[in-house]
Amino acid sequence: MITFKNVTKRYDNSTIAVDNLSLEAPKGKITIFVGPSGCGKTTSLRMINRLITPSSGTIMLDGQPTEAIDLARLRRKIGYVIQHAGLFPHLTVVQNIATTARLIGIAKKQALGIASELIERVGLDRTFANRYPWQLSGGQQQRVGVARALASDPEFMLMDEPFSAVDPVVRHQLQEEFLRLQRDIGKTIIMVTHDIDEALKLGDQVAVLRTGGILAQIASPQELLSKPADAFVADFVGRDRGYRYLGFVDATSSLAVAAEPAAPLGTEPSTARALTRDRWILVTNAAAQPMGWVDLDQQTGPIRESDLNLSGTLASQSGNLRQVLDAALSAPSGRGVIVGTSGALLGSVRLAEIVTAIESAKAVGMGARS
Ligand SMILES: Nc1ncnc2c1ncn2[C@@H]1O[C@H](COP(=O)(O)OP(=O)(O)OP(=O)(O)O)[C@@H](O)[C@H]1O
Repeated sequence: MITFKNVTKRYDNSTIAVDNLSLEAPKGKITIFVGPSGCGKTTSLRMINRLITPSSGTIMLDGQPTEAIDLARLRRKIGYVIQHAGLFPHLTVVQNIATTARLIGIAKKQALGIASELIERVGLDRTFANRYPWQLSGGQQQRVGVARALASDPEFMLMDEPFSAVDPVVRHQLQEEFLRLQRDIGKTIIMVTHDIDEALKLGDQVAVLRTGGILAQIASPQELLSKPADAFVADFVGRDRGYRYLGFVDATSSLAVAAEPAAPLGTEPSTARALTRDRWILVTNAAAQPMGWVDLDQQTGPIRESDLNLSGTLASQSGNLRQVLDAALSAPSGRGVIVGTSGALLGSVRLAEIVTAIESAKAVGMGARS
């Protein structure tokens, strides 16, 4: 656990960057610092590994004040990932990653072995091992940065805007991979971002800071969305917070999935019409995975791929209400298609049922007037 106790940082020019900050980042969880530019996020992070010295207050690692820990030992306990990765340009990928393992005294050969394994762990191909940083894309460099921080197997990880230097698609991939990795490694992580969507997606808890380094609220993503502490947090969390809250409500427990008729490509319209009373029929491939919808009112010949309406999104069996709602809203039939882990069709849920589930989720989760 990382604990901030009444931590203040006043720079020489008398700027108060962090003002009396007290919070706990629990063991094995991801805590996010988020807030507008200049609100003291980076300063707070860098005080943990003593790159910046607090003016007053105490930061503790598992109850031990950081100022009482030998600096080299402190830095070995804490992995550090920064924007643009900060890789050593003259070292190859595998050598870059191995540096932190070497720092904790692991022999060169073993360190390179650890580094090779980590390359794959962060979603890169082993063939990248002998490339130099300049031969990698921004997203690949960030992965190497994460692998380098992990190579010393630190108990704690500090991450300063680790995914912000890449385009939105790569960013999404990196976030997903990072969540998968964290499920395996369970590190105690504090991450800084200015992006509230990233904070809500990745954080077990999110600390919203306001200008002047004042903690406005620290809470789970669900709570920030449903019970913002004040107008600043409500505004920062964003306009569509009611809709986004649904992303945190498990759909499987509240919705009954009904059987959805499906036809393979090549089906004659008359055969398809016998399968359903609706105008729209779902088309699946040989692995029973949904491909798209066909309008039987328009269909004249056997169903071909070019006849498919591809507008519908799919919700997974373990998905949330936001995904199911989106699946129903985007499908021309108005039925949200649910698939299993292999992507095969499980059935569908009607919009009206989803709305009922939303109503009960709202009554329970938001506790609006309770
Ligand atoms: N070395 C310094 N000397 C004086 N003031 C500083 C110094 N470093 C940061 N500041 C000021 O402290 C405040 C907090 O800065 P910090 O970098 O922690 O904010 P941040 O929330 O990480 O911002 P951003 O999202 O823009 O990176 C800002 O007003 C900044 O100008």
